[in-house]
Amino acid sequence: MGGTAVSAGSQTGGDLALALRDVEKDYGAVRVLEGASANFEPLRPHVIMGPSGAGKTTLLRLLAGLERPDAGEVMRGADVRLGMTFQEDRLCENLTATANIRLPHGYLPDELLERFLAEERAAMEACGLPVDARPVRELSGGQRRRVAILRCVLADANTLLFDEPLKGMDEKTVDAVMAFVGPLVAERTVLWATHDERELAFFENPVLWRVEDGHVSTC
Ligand SMILES: Nc1ncnc2c1ncn2[C@@H]1O[C@H](COP(=O)(O)OP(=O)(O)OP(=O)(O)O)[C@@H](O)[C@H]1O
Repeated sequence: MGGTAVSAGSQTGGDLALALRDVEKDYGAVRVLEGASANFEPLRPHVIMGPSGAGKTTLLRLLAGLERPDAGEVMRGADVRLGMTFQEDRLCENLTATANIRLPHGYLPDELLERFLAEERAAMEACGLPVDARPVRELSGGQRRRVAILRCVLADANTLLFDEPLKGMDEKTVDAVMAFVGPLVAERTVLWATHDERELAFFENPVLWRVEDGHVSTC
């Protein structure tokens, strides 16, 4: 592992993507993680499974810096740029799908904006999303999930955290989304929490992790 661990949520140099060392995380009286250690190798897909309530979301939130560990260290490589999808869509309800997907980019000068809009339109069509002027509050649940996924994969991020991204989508839509998303995430570090073992097949050479009884381990 490259880099030097400094403190919880610290950034380190070298080839480290994301890692935990001896992490403990409690919510009140509920101990979620206890002495959890893991090194998520960069530029690989990591599929994270485990029973409901075992701590998969908590693990992703710790790695993203959205939660702090009660003990131990969470480490991120200095060059890590994070993107994330949450179990909830977390969209701006009054904006269109395209405006939501473009959000992480902020201001883009004309030439870049034009290129991005073309890329975005192609992505939406590939995933079966209508390109129109409706605010996302008028979209279906499955359409909203796809907007959240595209916002994540089209962001300028090299490390992507997905929390049950395909939940609630029908099989045909999942196939279309993954046919588009698979190649896009192949060159990045991916952490993918799911309850569905079939999703392993979407990745080449994935590392399978299990979160259970406070620990994070490879299977
Ligand atoms: N903000 C919070 N406040 C209190 N307890 C929480 C909070 N977030 C999570 N928990 C508790 O922490 C435990 C782990 O929750 P978490 O959402 O990480 O599990 P999970 O493995 O992602 O579950 P699922 O597969 O059902 O999404 C659960 O017991 C949950 O009730």
